[in-house]
Amino acid sequence: MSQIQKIEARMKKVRNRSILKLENVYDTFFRKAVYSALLQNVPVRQKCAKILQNMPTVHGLPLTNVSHPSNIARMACELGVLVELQHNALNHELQREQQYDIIALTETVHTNVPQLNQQQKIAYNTLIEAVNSGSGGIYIFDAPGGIGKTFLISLLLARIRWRNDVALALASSGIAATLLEGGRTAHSAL
Ligand SMILES: Nc1ncnc2c1ncn2[C@@H]1O[C@H](COP(=O)(O)OP(=O)(O)OP(=O)(O)O)[C@@H](O)[C@H]1O
Repeated sequence: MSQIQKIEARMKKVRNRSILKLENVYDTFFRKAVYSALLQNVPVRQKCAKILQNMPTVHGLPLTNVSHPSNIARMACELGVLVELQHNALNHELQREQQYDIIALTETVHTNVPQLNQQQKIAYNTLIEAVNSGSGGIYIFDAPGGIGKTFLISLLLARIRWRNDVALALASSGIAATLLEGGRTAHSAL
């Protein structure tokens, strides 16, 4: 289970606990608090506590009538901390994917693009066009062993990463993942 999956599982557990489950109004409230904290770059815990202080009633009902406020604050903090963890984990992932040596990538692209054979060139141009235009899509390279798929994929990764964009290299086995720069198994990354 990846770090994000673990955090999501814990968040689900917290959200399923009675107060949050029964009181949808709190769920909405917590989500708002969490998002506004993240947007304003304020610690989520602090934001939840502040909003709770300034919000003694929810839909006209004093918090104490519905459930104990300290309990709600505790749940808000717990949820807030988990969202923060998730946020940090995503930031960490993003940083990890943007730490490649741009100069080395540029050299790889300049050296290897002219070496592409005709079919590799067609595949390369098609993929880069799809990335640049944002049209996306699913593309499958199917060719016999030793024909140059890994060579082409490595070049595509370098071409996307050299401008600090994110290209994830995921494989179904650890051995296959080691063939690509920054390669990981899909089950560990996602
Ligand atoms: N256009 C090219 N110019 C120079 N060398 C190339 C080119 N294409 C492939 N190669 C080289 O050919 C060899 C085989 O290529 P590669 O490993 O990419 O094939 P593959 O299709 O991924 O093979 P497999 O399916 O067995 O993994 C590698 O040494 C690679 O560097």
